Amino acid sequence: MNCVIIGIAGGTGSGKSTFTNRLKDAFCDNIAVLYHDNYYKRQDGVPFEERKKMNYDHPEAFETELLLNQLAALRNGESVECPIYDYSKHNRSDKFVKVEPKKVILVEGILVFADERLRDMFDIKIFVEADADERILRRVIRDVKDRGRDIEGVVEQYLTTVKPMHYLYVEPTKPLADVIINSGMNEVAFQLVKTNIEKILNQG
Ligand SMILES: Nc1ncnc2c1ncn2[C@@H]1O[C@H](COP(=O)(O)OP(=O)(O)O)[C@@H](O)[C@H]1O
Ligand SMILES: O=c1ccn([C@@H]2O[C@H](COP(=O)(O)O)[C@@H](O)[C@H]2O)c(=O)[nH]1
Repeated sequence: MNCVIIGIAGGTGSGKSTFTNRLKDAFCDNIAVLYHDNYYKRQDGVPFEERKKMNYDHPEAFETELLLNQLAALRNGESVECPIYDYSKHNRSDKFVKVEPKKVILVEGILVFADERLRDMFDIKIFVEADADERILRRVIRDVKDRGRDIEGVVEQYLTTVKPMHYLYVEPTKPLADVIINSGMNEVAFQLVKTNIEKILNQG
């Protein structure tokens, strides 16, 4: 299948999911969306207290091979069963979501440009940018409200793994992007990307 794969990267709290989900809402079932976070490795044998302390911001935390295989299958016109991650359990859930092949596929995640094999699959690479203080403030609120965390835990995790990994693995991928956009709620950037996707979808 002739399709266009768009990678959307950026630090935690930058607004990647906000931007991606706005596009998903705009195009509904006409595009496919995959989230790298759903491909965090299964950790069934690791006790919860241990899982809480693990480094989720290193490329090795992900089963990227599965994402690569599923992207290749979608490109071949086959549907795939994507895993669904449960942040409150720090583990993959037992649920799956069926994703059908589409002409435009979005792939979102902090480290989607860090893996060369994945990066090479993207026709368009977008990096969502936001200042570190804004990102951590947003993350504190989101993780407490939506991901079952407490403030002390979010701060501890940010200082021990999230921040150092961001500067080691996420930030260095910014220059690899085709487009750097200023926040997930940037209306001009949203309209530019939306118009481009409309053009791709309308091509015969
Ligand atoms: N420009 C913005 N201004 C204020 N809040 C924002 C903005 N962008 C995103 N948020 C909020 O910040 C939190 C993190 O955004 P999210 O899109 O989940 O970031 P990411 O996927 O990059 O981690 C969410 O609760 C979201 O609603
Ligand atoms: O079990 C987990 C898995 C991931 N995380 C954190 O999630 C973010 C990535 O998601 P964003 O939506 O881009 O913020 C990453 O920084 C991990 O630290 C987690 O805390 N627990």
